[in-house]
Amino acid sequence: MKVKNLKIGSGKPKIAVPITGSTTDEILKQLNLILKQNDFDLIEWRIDFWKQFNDVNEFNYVAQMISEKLEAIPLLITFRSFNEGGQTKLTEEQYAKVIHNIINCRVADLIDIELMHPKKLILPLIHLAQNQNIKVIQSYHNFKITPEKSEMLEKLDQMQLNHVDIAKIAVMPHTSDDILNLLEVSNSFHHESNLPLISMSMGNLGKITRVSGQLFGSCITFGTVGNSSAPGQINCEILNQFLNTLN
Ligand SMILES: O=C1C[C@@](O)(C(=O)O)C[C@@H](O)[C@@H]1O
Repeated sequence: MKVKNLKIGSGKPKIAVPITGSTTDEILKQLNLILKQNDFDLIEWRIDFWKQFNDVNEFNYVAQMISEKLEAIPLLITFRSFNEGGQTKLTEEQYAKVIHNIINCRVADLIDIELMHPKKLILPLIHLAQNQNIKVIQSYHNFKITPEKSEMLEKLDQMQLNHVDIAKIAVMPHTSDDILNLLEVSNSFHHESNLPLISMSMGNLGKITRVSGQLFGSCITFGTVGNSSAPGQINCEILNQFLNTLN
């Protein structure tokens, strides 16, 4: 799959760096810092960290500014719900409205739409995004445990049935078996499905899954410049060295 000039889904996993600023000023400072680096491929703007995500005018203004600075670098915009590890609690309708605003601002190349919301709310949003040439990443997060393999595969199968562009699963391991389970699910989904996959075990224990995507079928890995957006993320320069070594 190509997003702008970036080929996702083959070769080395691509590195996404999250922006986690809570004010516009922090966001722009973080962006400038990230742009001084060479070791990443795309930016994820986590708008649930930002106090003004609900202000449509400010959102359009900041999104436009970010997009102008990024030029050829793809932009993923994500609102992560509180129940899936995000910063802010919203009702289903509010979540749908935020996703709508992201699609309407027309600067996102990719958007994250969570699997956990009612189908009748998210299916039209998936279609709307895709009609506007925005690639849809459908995601499932579990910050407490690593579910059974069958349950993880079922989540990925649901994403496939929703005809999204990329499936994504992030779970919390407590044992090395949890990590093997996540890797086994990734590996088998990668071999059996054409849908590109992003997968990771979070936390310190899960770090190995953030560097092994090329082997087990995860096409994007999240690395940091400064603040992280989830436990276990590795600094993007170090991450890139790992990926190059394993390539
Ligand atoms: O979903 C993901 C993956 C992630 O949770 C991680 O574990 O790296 C970090 C989030 O910013 C991103 O939206």
